[in-house]
Amino acid sequence: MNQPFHIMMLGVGNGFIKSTYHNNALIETQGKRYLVDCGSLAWQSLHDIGLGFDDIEGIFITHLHYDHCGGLDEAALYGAYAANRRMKLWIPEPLKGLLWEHCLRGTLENVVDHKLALEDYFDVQWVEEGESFSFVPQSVNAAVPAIEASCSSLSAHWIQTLHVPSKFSCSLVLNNRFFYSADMQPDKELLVELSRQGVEVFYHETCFGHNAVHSAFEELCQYPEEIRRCMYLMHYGEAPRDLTESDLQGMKLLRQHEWLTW
Ligand SMILES: O=c1ccn([C@@H]2O[C@H](COP(=O)(O)O)[C@@H](O)[C@H]2O)c(=O)[nH]1
Repeated sequence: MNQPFHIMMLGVGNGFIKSTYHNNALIETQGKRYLVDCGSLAWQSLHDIGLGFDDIEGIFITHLHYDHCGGLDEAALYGAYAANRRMKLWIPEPLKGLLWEHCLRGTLENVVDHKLALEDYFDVQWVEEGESFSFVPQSVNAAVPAIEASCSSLSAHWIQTLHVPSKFSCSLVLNNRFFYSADMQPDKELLVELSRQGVEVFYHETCFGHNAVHSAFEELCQYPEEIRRCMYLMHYGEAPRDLTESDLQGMKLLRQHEWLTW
């Protein structure tokens, strides 16, 4: 049996809004904490709730926009020069090379200190699409036999989803029953198929108003009712003031810094 886990949105905003920060999540399982995405406001959001680098075991990155990976520079430098720890990173294989060359190298390359690659700052695990990996505390791993450790872990795998055409982006599935869209355009067929496969909870991005690279709320309202009832919305920033519960059509709005358990 997979472990239940706690999840809190560090922000429910898009890349521009300041009041509700970025669409990143904090996950806690067996007393250890992990990030799904680490945007440029992630460390501020963690600081707001009394947490910091030392409280985070590892980070999964869905795509290379600053509101999803812009906090990695800070994690790298803090890990190297303040905490003396390389943060665990799970990165989708298609981002190999890109994350360092296109995002981080300009800030982090340090020839004098022999820091020339992503691995000089992070404990990196490259993950293929569909490959199962575990958010498992190291101590739990070491203390129990492998078979028990795998049963008590929080299992994860990623699937490619469409956000900005021509740029890689993915969503995350936890314990084969929880879907986390990250940023994506609407894909009703995918959600219907995941529901058929046993996914029971959908954390889904949205925006109020049309947006070419996101899932407009109006589009999500067209999804089957049995899916909508399982949908928890994020990335919306600030909901319209006059939005009522019946407008939500069974969907729920996630709130920043609120824990839920699944
Ligand atoms: O390729 C792109 C990237 C971004 N946008 C617009 O920018 C805002 C903020 O982006 P986030 O993905 O929320 O960080 C988004 O709402 C889009 O309007 C875009 O159009 N194309």
